[in-house]
Amino acid sequence: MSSPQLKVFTRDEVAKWIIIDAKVYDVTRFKALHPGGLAVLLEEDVAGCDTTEAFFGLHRYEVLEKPQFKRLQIGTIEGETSQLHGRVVGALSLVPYAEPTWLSPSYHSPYYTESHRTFQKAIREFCDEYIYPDALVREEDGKRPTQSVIDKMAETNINAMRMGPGKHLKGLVLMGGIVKPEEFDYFHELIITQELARTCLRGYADGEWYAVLGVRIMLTSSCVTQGLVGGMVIGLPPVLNFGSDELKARILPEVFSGKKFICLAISEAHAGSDVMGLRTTAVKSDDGKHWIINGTKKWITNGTFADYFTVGCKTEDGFTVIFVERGPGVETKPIKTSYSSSAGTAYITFDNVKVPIENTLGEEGAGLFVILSNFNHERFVMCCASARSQRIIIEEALHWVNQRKVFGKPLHSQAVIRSKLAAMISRAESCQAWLENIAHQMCNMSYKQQSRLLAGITAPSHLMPFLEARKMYSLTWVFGKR
Ligand code: HEM
Repeated sequence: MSSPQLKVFTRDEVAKWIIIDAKVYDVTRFKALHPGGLAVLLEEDVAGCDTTEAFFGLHRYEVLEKPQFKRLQIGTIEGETSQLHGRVVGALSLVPYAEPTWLSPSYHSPYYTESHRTFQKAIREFCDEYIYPDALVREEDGKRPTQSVIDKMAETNINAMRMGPGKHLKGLVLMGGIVKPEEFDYFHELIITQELARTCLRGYADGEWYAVLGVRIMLTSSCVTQGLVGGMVIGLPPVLNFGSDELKARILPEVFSGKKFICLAISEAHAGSDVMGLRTTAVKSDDGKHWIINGTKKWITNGTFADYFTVGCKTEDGFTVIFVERGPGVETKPIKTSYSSSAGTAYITFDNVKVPIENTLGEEGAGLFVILSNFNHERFVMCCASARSQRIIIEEALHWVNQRKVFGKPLHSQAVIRSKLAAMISRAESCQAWLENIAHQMCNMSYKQQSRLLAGITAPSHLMPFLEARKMYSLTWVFGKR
C-alpha cells in the first residue's frame, strides 16, 4: 500500500505564525526585518507556538499597537479572548500611582471641583482618541503633528486654553461648552498640560521638553522638543501681552484656529540663557518705518513649520522682541536631534529681513522684561508637564517590573528595584503636591502678586520635576524599555 501523499513543509513555513495573547500573527515577511533578529523567531518554543510570556518579557504592549506591526495579526484563537490591552479611550489607569491622587478612587483633594473632574474626563478622551494615535505615527516618521489633529484642537479651543485663564478666552466655546471662559482657572490649564504630557513621546508631545526648556532659560542653551504646538505656548504670550491691538486681532485667531504656527526664537549658537549676549541685530531703516533683522537662531521648536517668529534682537537701546512673519530673508533648516523631528526643531537665518516697526512687542530696549514677564507661567506649564511625565514613567516601570522575569522571578521581586520604585513614587507625589499648591496660589493672586510672590517657588519647583524626570527616563532605560 502506498503511503498517503504528505505535504512537506520547510521549517520557515511552519514558523510563519505565532500566538500572542490569543491573537495569531503571520511573521513570514516580518521575520527578516525583526529588530530582535531572525533566529529568535525560529526557535522551537517560538515558531508556531504561543509566545505570550516570552513576548511580554521582551517587548512593551505598544509594539503590537504600532500600525506596521498591528497589520501582522491575521486572526484569533477560537474560544479564547485577549487578556491584555493598551490604552482604553478615556479610562483611568489601574496601575498604582499612575494617576495623581485626586483622580484615584476614594482619595480626596481640596483643589478640584466637579468642573475640573468633568473637564479632565473630556480632555483625556480627546487625547486618547485623537492625539495619542497620531503621536505614535508621527514620532516614528518624524513629520509634524497631522493638521486634522490641530484642527480638532482648535475646534475645542484647546490651543487658546493652553495660554491659561484670561481675556483671550472671552466668547470662546471651551471643550464644547463644558467650562465657561470665566470659570476656566489654572487647575483647568494644569489638567490640559498634564493630559497632553501623558502622550510621552519625546518629539511630539512630551513633558520633558518643557523641563528642558526651563533649564535652557535658567542655565544654558539646550533643546526644546515638542511638535504639538509647543512653540505657541512660549511664542504667543509676548504677542498676547505686548502686541498692538491690530496685531492681536489678526494673529490670535489664526494661531488659536491652528491655521498658522508661531515659535519663540531667542536662543542662538552664540548664547542661550545669556539673553543679553545674543548677536541677532535689528536696525531701523532710514525712514524709521521698518526693522532690518540679521542673524541666526538655534534649537527653535516648531521653527521648521512656523509662519510666525517671536524674535529676540539686539537693538540700539539694548534688547528688543520683534514679531516676524515668514517671508523673504527668513530661512529655516531642521536640526537633527536625539528626539523625533516631529518637534520641528530648527536653525533659523534672518538675512536683511524687513519688518514693520509696529511689530515691536513691548517697549524698544525692554525686551528682557517681555521675555521674563512670561517666565512664571512658562515654568508652571513646564512643571505640570514634567510632573506628569514622571508619573507615566512610574506607570511604565511598574508595567515592566511585572512583565520582565529574571532569575525565574518578576523584576519587582528584587529589593533593589522596589527601593528605586519607592524613591521614584515619593518624588513624583511631592512634585505634584507642590505644583497643586502653586496652582492654588495662582488662582487666588493677581498677576502682579504672582510675579512678586511666586517667582521664587515656581523656579525651583519646575527644575525639580525636570531633574527627576531625567533621572527616571534613565531608570526606565535601566529596566530596559521605552
Ligand atoms: C508580532 C510579533 C513581534 C513583533 C511585532 C516584534 C517586534 C519587535 C520590535 C519592534 C523590537 C525592538 C524593540 C522594541 O521596540 O521592543 C523587538 C525586539 C526583540 N524581539 Fe520582537 N517582535 C515580535 C515577536 C518576538 C518574539 C516571539 C520573540 C521571541 C520570543 C522576540 C524577540 C525579540 C528580542 C530578543 C528582541 C530584542 C530585545 C531587546 O533589545 O531588548 N520578538 N521585537
